Amino acid sequence: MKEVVLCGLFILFLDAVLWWALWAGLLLLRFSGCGGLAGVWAFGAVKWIILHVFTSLLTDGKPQVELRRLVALLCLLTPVLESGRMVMAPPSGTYTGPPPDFSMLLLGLMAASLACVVWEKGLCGTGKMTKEKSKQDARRLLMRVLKYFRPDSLYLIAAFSFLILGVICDTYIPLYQGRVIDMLRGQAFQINCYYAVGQLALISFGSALFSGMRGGIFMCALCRLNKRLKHLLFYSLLQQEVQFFEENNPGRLSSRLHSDVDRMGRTVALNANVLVRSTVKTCLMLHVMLGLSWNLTVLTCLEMPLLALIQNKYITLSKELKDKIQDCHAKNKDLAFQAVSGIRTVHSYRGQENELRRYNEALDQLCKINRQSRIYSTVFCLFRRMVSVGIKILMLLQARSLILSGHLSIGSLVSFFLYQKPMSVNLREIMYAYGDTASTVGVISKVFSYLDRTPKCKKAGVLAPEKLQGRVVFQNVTFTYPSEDKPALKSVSIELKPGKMTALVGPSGSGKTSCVSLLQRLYEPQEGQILLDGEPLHHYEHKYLHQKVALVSQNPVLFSGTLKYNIEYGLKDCSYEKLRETAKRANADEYISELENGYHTDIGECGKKLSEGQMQCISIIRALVRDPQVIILDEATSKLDVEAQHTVLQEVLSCGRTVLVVAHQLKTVEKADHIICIEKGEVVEEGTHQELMAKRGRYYRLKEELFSKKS
Ligand SMILES: Nc1ncnc2c1ncn2[C@@H]1O[C@H](COP(=O)(O)OP(=O)(O)OP(=O)(O)O)[C@@H](O)[C@H]1O
Repeated sequence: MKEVVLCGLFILFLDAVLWWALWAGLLLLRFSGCGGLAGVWAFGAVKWIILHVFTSLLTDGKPQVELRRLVALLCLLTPVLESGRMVMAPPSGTYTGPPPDFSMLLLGLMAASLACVVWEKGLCGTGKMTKEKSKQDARRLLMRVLKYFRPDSLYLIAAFSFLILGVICDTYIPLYQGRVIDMLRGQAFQINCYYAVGQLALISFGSALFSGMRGGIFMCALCRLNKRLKHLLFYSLLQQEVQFFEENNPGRLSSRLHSDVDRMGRTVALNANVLVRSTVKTCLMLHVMLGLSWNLTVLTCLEMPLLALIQNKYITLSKELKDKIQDCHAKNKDLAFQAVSGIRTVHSYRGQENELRRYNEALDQLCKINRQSRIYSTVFCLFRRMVSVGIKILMLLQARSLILSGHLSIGSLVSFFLYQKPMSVNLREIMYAYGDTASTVGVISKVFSYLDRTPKCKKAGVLAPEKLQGRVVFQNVTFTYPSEDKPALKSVSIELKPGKMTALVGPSGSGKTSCVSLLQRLYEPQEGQILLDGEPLHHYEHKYLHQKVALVSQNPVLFSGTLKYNIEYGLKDCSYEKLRETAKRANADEYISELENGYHTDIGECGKKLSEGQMQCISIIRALVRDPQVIILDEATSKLDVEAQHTVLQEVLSCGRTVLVVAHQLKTVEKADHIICIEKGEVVEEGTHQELMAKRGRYYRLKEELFSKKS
């Protein structure tokens, strides 16, 4: 690095020497200039060759890319600037080339070095590869967001057209204001004055109208984009396997779905808006400013790379913090949601203090990160102001020398400063929009990572036989939860026969629920397979399987809505008659009909308006209405009265169904045709109740441990 800096300094020195040589030569040969624009370009080309050879000599023929860029910049800077000046503000007399001016030479060398430093350090310097890669990623992500706007192309075309029209009107308002002021001074006829006022009114009206239209249409497009993205994201989330929801907590997912998608669309759309508006304005203003003084314009433009350098650093630092803040917000939401939704448990265990402490800790964490973010923003603001003030001082010094040399009038200087402020604002807006978009990249990439995620489960097959016996066979099934090391089930082989009730018995954590989850295809076993009528479960069509294999759990999950909605949940063609018929069989039609709105009664959030027994009853009807062939009861009748329990079990066992009961009560176990004892993930004993009791083995002892108190 030191070597490059040293070579760079030598190159700058040689460049200055070459300029002095040129000016000395012109003076000695009594030439008034270096031959116009062609001469400037020719000198640039000659200088390039000399500096290139010099750089090669300094670096043993292998000049670093940074040095080559510096040489190119030094040689092109003056010809490009002079050409620009000729186009924007052609001189009144014959153009002879840049005058021998030491301050301008110094300014040129400084500008070139600064641009190189900004480029190398800020834009493609240290950690080039990673930065370049992350930039490419960011670009790819932004392009992808823009692609989602495709269905709204017409809206966007209209919005951007109104935007450009609005900007043009905005830019011309001061011009017409000036004209009206001139008219007011009585320099024109009355009619001309009215005409100018009319023009000003028209252009102001146009500006307001176009700006309003632009804002409205942008908002409209944004709403449509948000709707589309939220739909897609929700769809993608619903496809994920159960493990995904265990790894990503619901608060975070819901935050991604709502605030992050909103932020993503808003940032991209609004920043595109700002970028286009400010760029058009900047170009128009630059045109006028170059006409007034190109030297001062160069100084004004110097502010931008410097600010970009500081902004770049700020973005890198704040991006990480913004991600952390998002996560903290999601965590806070999650904690509050958990406490409020589980308020009964919180009250009954007097957990208020505990919940408050946890919430407070999360708030503290958020506060800490926010404080850090504020510090960064203050330091950034300070540096930005310092750069602006420094540039202003330089401009005043330069303006003084220009006025003294007669190259600039006081009036032009005032006009220049009047343009300079909005110009800086525009440049700042452009950089802010860039920075803001860059800092949203983290959010965008997270949303897209969920959108692109492929569920880690086997694809469902197409089997959907009309007749299903319901014979279930676990063949040497070994299963470990993805987050665990120890297997929950070890080489389990069991059979569930049609028309029979099988009870799974075992101490807590023995693997009963794991068997049920595998049968429901919520997870996939690592070894062995589960067969339904001789076919592996994943060969069956997803919807068919979940219709034919139904689970009724001890704590059923019901959704807000009516009883009808909850019973026919997920079914497309369930008639009202069938629904009532099933409810009758489950002994529930009578009490449902007595409700004010019958089956259309709203059951409140998550069925809070129902008793626990009623909730169990509804979930049993929900399972039965699907005509399942295999039914899993995870202590599903524990909250029902004895008569209702009997009716439900009778109903469940009818039609030759295969019934698997995860038993917690002795009376349920005793009713089973077959009992499977499971312990530490292994089947330890199986048979009928009588057989196992006579054997006096594991089941006998387990029965004593598990059911003696309950029964
Ligand atoms: N989602 C999960 N992620 C990781 N490990 C789990 C998960 N669910 C259960 N386990 C572990 O798997 C083992 C078997 O649990 P399982 O829930 O199948 O037992 P169980 O017999 O149904 O218990 P209980 O009668 O208390 O419901 C236990 O060691 C448990 O800690």
